[in-house]
Amino acid sequence: MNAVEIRDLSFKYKGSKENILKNINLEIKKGEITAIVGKSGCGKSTLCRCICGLIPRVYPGKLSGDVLLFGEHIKDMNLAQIVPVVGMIFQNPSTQLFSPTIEDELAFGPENLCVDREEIGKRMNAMLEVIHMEDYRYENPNHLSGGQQQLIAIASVLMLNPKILICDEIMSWIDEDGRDVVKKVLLKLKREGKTIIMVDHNTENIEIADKIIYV
Ligand SMILES: Nc1ncnc2c1ncn2[C@@H]1O[C@H](COP(=O)(O)OP(=O)(O)OP(=O)(O)O)[C@@H](O)[C@H]1O
Repeated sequence: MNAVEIRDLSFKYKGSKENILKNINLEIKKGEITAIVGKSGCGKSTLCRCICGLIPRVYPGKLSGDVLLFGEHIKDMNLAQIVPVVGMIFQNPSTQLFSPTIEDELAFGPENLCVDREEIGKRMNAMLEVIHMEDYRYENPNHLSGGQQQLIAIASVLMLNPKILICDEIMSWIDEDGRDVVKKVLLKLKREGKTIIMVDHNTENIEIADKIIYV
């Protein structure tokens, strides 16, 4: 089954002259790691924003074509329906972390969706185990390395339990050791059934991908 299907997708940001995306068609299989590769400025982040619904909800513009998540048109889904399906992690982890402790950071998303405390506790224990950071629960995210911060950013998105994880150049701010840890975590998540989309141009990072899509 396709986790994502894009049909004839075009997009122009409000105020810009040209289409950034032009008639894109692609399919992303459930349970696979798919790398999206293309030259700088070709619209990879824009494509990710369409897949997670930030376009056109947060970034207005002229959108045509279709994005389907597990067969359902994203334009027919509201935010509460999108969040459990797709989550996105960005390049710079420090822009995504704002709580005084890792525990607060991980609880923030599900608390806002009114997930009950017991369930939040269960997810948090599982997440900290996945990223091997059980001992950091009460640490301040600002005191962590770039790699550790990115793991916390991944975990905080996964606390919402999305089926699809979009990683937009998430290795850019991490050193080599950190990248190896993040790659292992992504492979582990794939084994657990997640569909992972990674935008990256480093060949060493995309070696974990099952498929590479050039845009
Ligand atoms: N919010 C926005 N409003 C207007 N134009 C934008 C906006 N965001 C991006 N763009 C433009 O859209 C084009 C594609 O940008 P995008 O970030 O999607 O490309 P990218 O392939 O991810 O680039 P990179 O590899 O450098 O991160 C660029 O010309 C960029 O300036």
